[in-house]
Amino acid sequence: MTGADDMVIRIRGLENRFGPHRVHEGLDLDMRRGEVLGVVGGSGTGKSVLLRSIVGLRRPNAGRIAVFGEEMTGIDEDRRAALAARWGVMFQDGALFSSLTLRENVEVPLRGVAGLDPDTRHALAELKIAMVGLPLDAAETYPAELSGGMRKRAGLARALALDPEIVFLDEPTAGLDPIGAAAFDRLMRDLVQALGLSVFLVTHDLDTLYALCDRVAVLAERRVLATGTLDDMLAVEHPWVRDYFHGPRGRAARRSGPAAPQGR
Ligand SMILES: Nc1ncnc2c1ncn2[C@@H]1O[C@H](COP(=O)(O)OP(=O)(O)OP(=O)(O)O)[C@@H](O)[C@H]1O
Repeated sequence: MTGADDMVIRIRGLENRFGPHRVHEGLDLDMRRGEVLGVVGGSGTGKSVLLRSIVGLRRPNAGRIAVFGEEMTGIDEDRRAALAARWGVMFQDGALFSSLTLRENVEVPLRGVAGLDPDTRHALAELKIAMVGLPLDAAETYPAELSGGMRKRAGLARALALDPEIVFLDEPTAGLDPIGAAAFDRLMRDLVQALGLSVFLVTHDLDTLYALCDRVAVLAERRVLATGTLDDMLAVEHPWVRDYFHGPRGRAARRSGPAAPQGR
């Protein structure tokens, strides 16, 4: 049975506004420990704003967000930093520092860990770089020298630097060719299985959803309109959900994608 302790993220009544523009209103969402939750929705429905609200990069206008059972609203900075060390974020463009090498980028989160000497930091960064399938000689290159796919992997290596329990991925396969995107999906699947990660995955990519997700949350009409397995989504009577999952791309992804890895 799923109890409150199994929830790594719990959101109630979330509201986000930009001036008169209401992006979220009365948004509720739960994410369970160990699951890969795909967050989908039309452009501008507030997927990135939701992610940024959870990781504390945006203060919501109202509502409650608890991560690992701790209320994020009004939390003091030390406590927030301690919680933030238990998650990693991979932003859409990798968000790497252009003046740092790949290894130095991965070392950034490790610099906050007390008692880690430079040699250990260096070795840990190399380990994460290897874990995401990048060659070690890429470690000393700068982001501009890497391909888009390699930059994505570098962003993932940095997100994994602190051995997080939750990884937030914002459009991880956007801009990759289909072969690169499929390779990224396989890498994520292996890492999820090997490391027991919980993954909050914002994506438009149906192939990625079918390759990775245990559950999907659909954002529409300023809230989470539906949650469930990919099979559940096929029965949702909402125009956007129907078009998305029953459209030609949805049908193709369903045919070619592996069965969702349920019940981890
Ligand atoms: N800093 C900001 N100032 C004003 N409006 C913002 C800001 N950030 C986001 N918005 C607005 O909030 C809405 C949701 O944006 P968000 O980037 O979360 O959408 P999204 O669902 O991730 O879209 P996409 O799929 O296109 O990436 C958009 O209308 C956007 O213009």
